[in-house]
Amino acid sequence: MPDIRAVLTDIEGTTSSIDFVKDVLFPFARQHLPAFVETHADDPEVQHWLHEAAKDAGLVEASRTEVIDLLIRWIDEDRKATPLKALQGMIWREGYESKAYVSHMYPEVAARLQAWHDQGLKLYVYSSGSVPAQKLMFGYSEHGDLTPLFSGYFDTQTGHKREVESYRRIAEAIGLAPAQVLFLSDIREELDAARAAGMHTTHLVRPPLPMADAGHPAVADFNAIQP
Ligand SMILES: CSCCC(=O)C(=O)COP(=O)(O)O
Ligand SMILES: [Mg+2]
Repeated sequence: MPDIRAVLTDIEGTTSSIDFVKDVLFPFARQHLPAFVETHADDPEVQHWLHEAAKDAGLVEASRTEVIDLLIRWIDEDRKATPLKALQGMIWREGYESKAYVSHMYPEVAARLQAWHDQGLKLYVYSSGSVPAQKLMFGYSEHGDLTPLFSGYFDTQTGHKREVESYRRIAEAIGLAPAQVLFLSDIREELDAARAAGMHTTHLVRPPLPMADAGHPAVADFNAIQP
């Protein structure tokens, strides 16, 4: 029997629906990004991420309008670029705080996270969304504030989700051997990378997607997982 001490979970397609991200969060960020950048132009953190976005795109001395256009294009392309994710998180905060939306969680997720927490497992998140965006997602969920259940959060500042080294870094950061961690995701390449690092893996195939064999144990929901 594997000695699992921690569950590391993806968000989009795993705890929460892709539709919520694509139909609610992304359009909100797209709509509010131009005004957000203009009104926060003096904020050093915003300036830093605008600069990083321009640098990633190879834009030299780009105007603010050019960087805004770039970021909107990245939203439309669902680019997992760290500067975009950081800025999206700041914009989404305004949506959560103004009650424009609450985050979607699949119906069994909150109860299973609570049960795993209560049985002594440590819970962690690893998402392409920024750590502040992850905390908002679990803090303003349909099932209330789930952040007390989590021991830590990781985003692309730790490394990209399809890279083996990212999972080694996460195991080291949480002080466990990779074999003591169960990683949950809907994306095969992420599961492959986690397994190559030595983690256990479970593939979430949320209905109505047909159950597919991606080479990892596959389940339709968290009720079928027994860490
Ligand atoms: C918590 S942020 C909202 C989702 C998001 O921006 C994203 O890129 C989700 O990526 P994931 O790695 O959770 O599939
Ligand atoms: Mg996902």
